[in-house]
Amino acid sequence: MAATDFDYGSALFLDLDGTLLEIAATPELVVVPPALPQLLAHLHTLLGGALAIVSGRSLKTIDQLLKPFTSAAAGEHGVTLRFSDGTVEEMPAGLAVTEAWRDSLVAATERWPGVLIEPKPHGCAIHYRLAPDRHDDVWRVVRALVPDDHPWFRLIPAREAVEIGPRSTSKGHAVERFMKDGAFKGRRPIFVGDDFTDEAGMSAARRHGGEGLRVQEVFDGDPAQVRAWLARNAERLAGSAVGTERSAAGASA
Ligand SMILES: O=P(O)(O)OC[C@H]1O[C@H](O[C@H]2O[C@H](CO)[C@@H](O)[C@H](O)[C@H]2O)[C@H](O)[C@@H](O)[C@@H]1O
Repeated sequence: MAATDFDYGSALFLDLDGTLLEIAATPELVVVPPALPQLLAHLHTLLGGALAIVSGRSLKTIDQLLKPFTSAAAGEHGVTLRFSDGTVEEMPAGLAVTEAWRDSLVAATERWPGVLIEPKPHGCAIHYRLAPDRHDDVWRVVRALVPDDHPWFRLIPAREAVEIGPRSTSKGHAVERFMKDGAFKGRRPIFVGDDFTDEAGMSAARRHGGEGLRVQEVFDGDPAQVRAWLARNAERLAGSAVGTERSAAGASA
């Protein structure tokens, strides 16, 4: 399946890790290609602000990674939303993994070298990329804390990790909310993602007449191909804008 081009009527929802950025051994070791923030800023302008980063990372971390670029964004799989006018909203406000849970996760995993706990403002990720043999142990520990029928929290399978986050939010909810935002309203959404948690965002994009592009299927699992597709489309859209300006100038001369 090849990625289709997008146009001025599109809205882009872009996942970060594994989609715009290559997967690294740990969350801190991720490398942001130097040209990426500028490319995103360019696209953001061409699409009239209809570009959102939709990530499992916190809003603060998204901004740190992509600085100086900022845009509409969803952090922690839809828990925190920043709209195109800069307004920030938390859904549901105040619901966060407790210190007691985090302490018990640290206590349960501290003798497992390579297992990393990544605390977030509302949730928590437990990574076992560096300790793949601990997959079952980690899942046993988190299942004991958050059973399937937990009323407020859920387990989110991630790439060589599992996350605990509020049950009532998802990337799908985030896309639904953004599609009501002035910059996105009436546009055709395209969600690009690589992971389980992105599927809800892709389904929401399809409900709004758009599409979901899986990095594995459409871009050979390669974030460099996603970035190249974005750059190609940015160049084409900017070229067509210049062409339109030229023909308008020609017509009025
Ligand atoms: O929704 P995303 O933007 O894709 O974020 C999902 C999680 O990504 C990060 O973890 C993943 O990427 C790390 C860096 O490449 C990798 O080391 C780890 O194994 C992956 O699971 C991030 O650390 C999480 O907070 C995000 O929720």
